[in-house]
Amino acid sequence: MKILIIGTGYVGTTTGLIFCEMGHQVTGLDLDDRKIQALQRGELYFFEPGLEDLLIKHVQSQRISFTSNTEMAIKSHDVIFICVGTPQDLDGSADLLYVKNVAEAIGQYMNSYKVIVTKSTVPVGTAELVTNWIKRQQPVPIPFDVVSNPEFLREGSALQDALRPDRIIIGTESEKARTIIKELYQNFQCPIVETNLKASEMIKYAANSFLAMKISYINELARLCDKLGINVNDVSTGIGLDHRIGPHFLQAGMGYGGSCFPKDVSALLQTARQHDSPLSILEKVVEVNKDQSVYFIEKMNRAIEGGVKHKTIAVLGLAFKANTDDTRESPSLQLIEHLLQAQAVIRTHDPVVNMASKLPQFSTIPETVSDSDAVIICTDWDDYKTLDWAALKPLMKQPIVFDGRNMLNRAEMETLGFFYHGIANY
Ligand SMILES: NC(=O)c1ccc[n+]([C@@H]2O[C@H](COP(=O)([O-])OP(=O)(O)OC[C@H]3O[C@@H](n4cnc5c(N)ncnc54)[C@H](O)[C@@H]3O)[C@@H](O)[C@H]2O)c1
Ligand SMILES: O=c1ccn([C@@H]2O[C@H](COP(=O)(O)OP(=O)(O)O[C@H]3O[C@H](CO)[C@@H](O)[C@H](O)[C@H]3O)[C@@H](O)[C@H]2O)c(=O)[nH]1
Repeated sequence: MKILIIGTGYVGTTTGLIFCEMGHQVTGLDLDDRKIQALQRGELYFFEPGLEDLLIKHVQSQRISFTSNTEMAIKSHDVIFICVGTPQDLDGSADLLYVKNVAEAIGQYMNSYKVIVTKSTVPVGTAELVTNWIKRQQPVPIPFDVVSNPEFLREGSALQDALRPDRIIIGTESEKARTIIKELYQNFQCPIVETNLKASEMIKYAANSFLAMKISYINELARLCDKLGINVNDVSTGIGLDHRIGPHFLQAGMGYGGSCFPKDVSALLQTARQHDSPLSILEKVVEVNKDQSVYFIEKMNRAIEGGVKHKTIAVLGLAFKANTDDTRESPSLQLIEHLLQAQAVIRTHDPVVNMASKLPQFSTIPETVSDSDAVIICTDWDDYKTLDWAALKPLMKQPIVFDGRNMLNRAEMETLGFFYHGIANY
């Protein structure tokens, strides 16, 4: 089948390449010409493990091609996936401007029956809006169907997640469109949940919010564990082995970040408020997440004599998690902001992210930690798990390490003479 992917970001590019793997012909459309040219050369312009090899393979075999010609692309494809961004608007809801622009372009240029599939994360009711936006732009009425098919991949493991999803959700009111989309996914070995548009849209928000809730739960519990001298990692293991709870998303840390959880939880809360049906648990999830950086800063102020003011702090990790170059809503950047407000002096490092134009950033870890009063591990990069702390210690002004990801072994660090502070990591 010939598929058009609109928006060649993390989701659009991954989705397009996965469909190539499944034997389909794919075109990627983006407004950003630089992205299109890079992708067409087989160059992934963002960092995502394993994806560039697949891109090269399918560009060379001409199974995928890229264009910025919206009219031609829409006219020549009958199945169109919308994969554009849906960032957070000022009031906390999802900003649908990019989706609206795409829907209007589809309405304007469509010349035959099309199936329009929303893969972007969009609030309940968006499919109806998309339908209206398309209809309003059509010069003459041409039939089309709308499908909601949310994406569940994670950055850093996008390829594996998209190749082997836990489930595929297909929400539509049209049997014809359902059959077409099911056929696209026929080689996937996972349950397919067939539902209507609104339920499908809700499933995406409910899933992300539930996962965010698990993280806030363990983080708040970690604060109590810290007071009681309990190792929260043991608690996570102990509860996670109960199959009703499950081991995932119980890693205490610096709070969740990234391009999805913060904005999606916020958008669901807005939907709840608009319908006068509060989601009070979720309100708390957000509050706990915000408080996690405050808890961390307080920990630092207690542990460093005289607090962080005028102290040199080496921050290891800028990405919101390992294996991505994405810094959107990164807990690391939030912490840096707090530290700068408190007049700390910052030195930063990240193996992939480059923010040297905005922050003092060093390419090696020894350079980064030199003359620092404390080191903070903010991102769970593997590189930081195996550092030679004995060699780094003499470079530092004070041997203080804050482990925002509970990656290090307290006993080993203390044996080396460090003052170690994790998140209830005993
Ligand atoms: N990033 C993730 O891990 C992830 C996972 C699941 C779902 N999602 C959701 O998927 C959507 C896309 O996320 P992303 O991270 O890939 O976004 P992104 O910002 O990386 O990419 C979006 C792309 O859309 C392009 N675009 C915008 N308007 C366009 C238009 N009119 N025509 C053509 N291209 C246009 C932009 O240039 C950009 O390249 C969001 O709704 C997000 O919430 C993201
Ligand atoms: O036990 C955990 C797990 C995650 N995190 C943090 O939570 C955030 C989000 O992590 P993750 O979910 O792995 O990354 P995303 O790429 O944002 O993926 C989420 O958001 C995507 C966009 O909607 C969804 O598709 C995915 O299913 C969903 O996991 C990051 O800051 C992580 O460090 C923790 O603090 N503890």
